[in-house]
Amino acid sequence: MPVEEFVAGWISGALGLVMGYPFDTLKVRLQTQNTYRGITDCMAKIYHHESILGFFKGMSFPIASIALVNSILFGVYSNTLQVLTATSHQDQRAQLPSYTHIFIAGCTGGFLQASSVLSNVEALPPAKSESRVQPGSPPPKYRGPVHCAATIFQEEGPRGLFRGSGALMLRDTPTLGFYFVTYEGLCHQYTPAGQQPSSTTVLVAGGFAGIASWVTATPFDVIKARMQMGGVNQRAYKGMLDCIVTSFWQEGLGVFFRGFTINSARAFPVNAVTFLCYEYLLRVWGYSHRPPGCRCPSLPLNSTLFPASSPSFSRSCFPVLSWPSDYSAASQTAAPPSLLLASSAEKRGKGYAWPLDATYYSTLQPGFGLPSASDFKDVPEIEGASEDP
Ligand SMILES: C[N+](C)(C)CCCC[C@H](N)C(=O)O
Repeated sequence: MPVEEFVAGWISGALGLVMGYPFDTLKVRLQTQNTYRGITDCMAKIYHHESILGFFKGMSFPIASIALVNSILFGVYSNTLQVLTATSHQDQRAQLPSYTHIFIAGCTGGFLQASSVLSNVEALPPAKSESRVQPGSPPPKYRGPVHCAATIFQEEGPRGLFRGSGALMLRDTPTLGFYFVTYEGLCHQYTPAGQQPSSTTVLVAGGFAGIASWVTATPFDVIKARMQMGGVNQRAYKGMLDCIVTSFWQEGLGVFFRGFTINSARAFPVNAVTFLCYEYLLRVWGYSHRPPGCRCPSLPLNSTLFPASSPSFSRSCFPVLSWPSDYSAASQTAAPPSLLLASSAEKRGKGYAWPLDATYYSTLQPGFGLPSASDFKDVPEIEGASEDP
């Protein structure tokens, strides 16, 4: 199972969190307290009473836990998709998997991330929403997320920590399906066949993916926040249905869209940054085998021509092709580049790991003939070549 996606998900999640934390603080307060007149009023009050730090209250714990939760999401998503489509991450670029597969993989990731207790604890709003707005009000009950989780655990046992988890699952499962469908769809739409999406495309697609998933998630987000708070104005709900019905009767339909604007405003930068970082890391780690600008088709990695037992190749070592320095997108269609097998350390530096496949050769080099394992016996192994999953 490839672990790169888990690690990339971890780091990109942490970065996204820092981006989005002030928005989160505002959102939770708006959703669970009735003392604010709107976003600007809430911002002004937080700033006035707690300074800029008020927006980042309690961030140390989520930075670790969100990162972990995001790592589950991306790792599970990507591995599920590989299982469903039997193609690797980079080949999915050449051949977009079906939207049904993307949706199922996204839902699986969403479901598993939501089932981790961490994601519930991380999302516990009491820690974030303790308000010191009223002068002379009693000191906050919780000193931070860890203290908040520990107190809830002591008072109510483990069940307390899972309060709102049903709503959390309903919130995250389908909406993370939409998340990846939007992302992959937009990337595919704006990327020429066979190329990697540009940074701008990734940023925009990631931003809109975030918005798409938050727009659909907001009603359940409100319910989850309220259930985790144990009710607004000290009124605890008997269950999810009770929470929905009571909130609706007391405050109208609009209550389910509280935090909608702020969710969307937050979702764009957070997810743009998350996806950019994720894609970037996977590329830096040599996860993408295609040379920049290459439009060549590719086959699933395991369609390698070389049996794993071949003397020079293991499944984790692909032959290296060196690409002419003037190799550009234009020249690819006109005249196929001569693909030289790197056979020296000097070429090795410029080479790219590239899984040779039959389609590739027959499309670009008619009559070239398929190389046999013996053609590669002098090819050195390259360091940092990516691993065949
Ligand atoms: C499914 N739902 C919309 C709730 C969450 C989407 C998570 C994406 C990202 N970690 C973020 O915090 O925006």
